[in-house]
Amino acid sequence: MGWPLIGNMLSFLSAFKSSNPDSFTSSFIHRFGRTGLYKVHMFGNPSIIATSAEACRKILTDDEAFRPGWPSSTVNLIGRKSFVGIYDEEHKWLRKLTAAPVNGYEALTVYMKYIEENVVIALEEWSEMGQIEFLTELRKLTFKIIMHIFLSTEGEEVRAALEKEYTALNYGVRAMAINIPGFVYYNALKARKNLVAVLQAVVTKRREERRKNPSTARKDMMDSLLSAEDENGRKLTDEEIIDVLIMYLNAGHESSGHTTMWAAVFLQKNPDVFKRAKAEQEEIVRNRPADQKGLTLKEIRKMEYLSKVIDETLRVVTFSLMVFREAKKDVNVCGYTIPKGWKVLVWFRSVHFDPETYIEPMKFDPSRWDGFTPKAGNFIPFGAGSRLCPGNDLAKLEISIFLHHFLLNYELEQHNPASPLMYLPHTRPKDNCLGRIRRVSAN
Ligand code: HEM
Repeated sequence: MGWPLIGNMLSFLSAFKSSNPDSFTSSFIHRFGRTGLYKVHMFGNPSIIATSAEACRKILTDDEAFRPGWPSSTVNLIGRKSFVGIYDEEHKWLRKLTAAPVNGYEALTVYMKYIEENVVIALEEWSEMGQIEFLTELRKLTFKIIMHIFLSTEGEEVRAALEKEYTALNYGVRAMAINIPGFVYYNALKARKNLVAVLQAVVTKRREERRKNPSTARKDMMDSLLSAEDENGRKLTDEEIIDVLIMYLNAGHESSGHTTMWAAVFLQKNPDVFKRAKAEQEEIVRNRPADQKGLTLKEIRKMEYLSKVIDETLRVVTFSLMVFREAKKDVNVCGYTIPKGWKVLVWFRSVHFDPETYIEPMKFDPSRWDGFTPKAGNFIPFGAGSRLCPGNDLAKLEISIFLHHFLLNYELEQHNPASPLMYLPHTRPKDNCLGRIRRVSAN
C-alpha cells in the first residue's frame, strides 16, 4: 500500500506523467499476478483498484454494496449535490428527471439541426483561421451544444463566462488537492466559485421571471429543474440545481470534445481507415434525395463503419480512465473481500487494454469490431449499471455529425504529430492538438 501518508500517489502520478501510464497497473500485475483486484492507498484512502472486466462489472452494477466514492477534492469541485455526491433515491430521482431529454436518438433529433449547423460553421471558420488548438476549439463547440440543451435562453456572455471557468476547473480534477495560491487545485476551486456565482445569477433571474409570469413555457433543462417536484412535493434547492448543472455542463462537453479530437487524429494517422470512412459518408450523401438538407437520424444509423471508428476511439482513449466507488458493507468480489468503507477505483483503462479481449490492444484498428461483440463488462467507455452515462447517445451523435462533415471536406494537419501526451485528468496531446484544418473540396 505504498508509503505512509502518501501511499501509492507518487508512483501513480509519476506513471501518469510519463509516456507509459499503464506502468502503474502493470507493476501490480507483475508483482501479484492477474488477480484483477489490488490493495492500494490513494487519494488519502485505503482503496482497491479493480482492473479485470469481471470485477469492474460487478462493482458497477451492485448498488446494494457500492455507492460513489469520489475523493473529497473532486466532490468539492463538482459539487456535493451533483451526481458524484448523491446516491440511492436522490440519485434515481434526479437521474430520471435529467436523462430523458439527452437520452435516445429519437429525443436527440430535436438537437440534430443545431449541432449540424454549428459543426459546419465551426469547420469553415477554423479552416480560415490558420493554426489553431484543435482541442480547444472543439471544446468550445461542444460547450456551445451542451449550453443550448441546458441553458438555451442564456446569452453569449453567460456562455463565455462559464466556458472560461471550466478549463481551470478541469485541470484541478485529478491534481493534488493543495489549496495554496499558485497550485492548480487552488485555481480550480476559484473557478468553481465563479461558476456557482454565474449559475446562481441565472437561477435567481429565472425564478424571478417565473414568479412574475407563472405560465412561462419550459424552454430548457434549467426550466425543467426549476419545475421539478418529487412525489412528496419537494422541489430542488438552488444548490441542487447549480450542482447538477455544473456536472452536466462539464461532463457534456469535455468528453465529447476530447473524443472527437482523437477520432479525427486517428483517422488522419490511418489513411486506409480515413479512405473507407470517407467513402461511407460519400455514399450516404449520394443516396440522399435531392431536396434533403442536412443529416437525418436514418443516415446516422447507416454509418456502420464510422460507428466502429468511434467505438475504437472510445476504447483506445478511454476518456474516463477510472471511476470511484465506496463499499457500503463488506462485500465479496471475485473471491476477495472488500471491507466496508474502502474506496474502489474501477480502472476502465485496464479493461480496454486487456490483450485477452483485444489483440494488440494499443493498436487503433476499427476492423477489430467486425462481427465482434465484447462480453458484458469488456467495453465500458460509458460505464455500466445505474450510473451508465446518460449522455452516451448525445456524445455519439455529436461525434458522428462532426466526422461526417470533417471526412467529406477537410483534413487535419497537426503541427507536432508526435506531441507528448498528458493523461490527467484526460488523455490529450500537450499542445492541445495544434494544427490546421484544411478544406480539401468545395462540396
Ligand atoms: C464521449 C463522451 C462521453 C464519455 C466517454 C462519458 C463517460 C462517462 C462515464 C464512464 C460515466 C460513468 C461514471 C461513473 O460510473 O461514476 C459517465 C457518467 C455521466 N456522464 Fe458521461 N460521458 C460522455 C459524454 C457525456 C455527455 C455528452 C453528457 C451530458 C449530456 C454526459 C453526462 C454524464 C453524467 C451526468 C454522468 C453521471 C451519471 C450518474 O452518475 O448517474 N456524459 N460518463
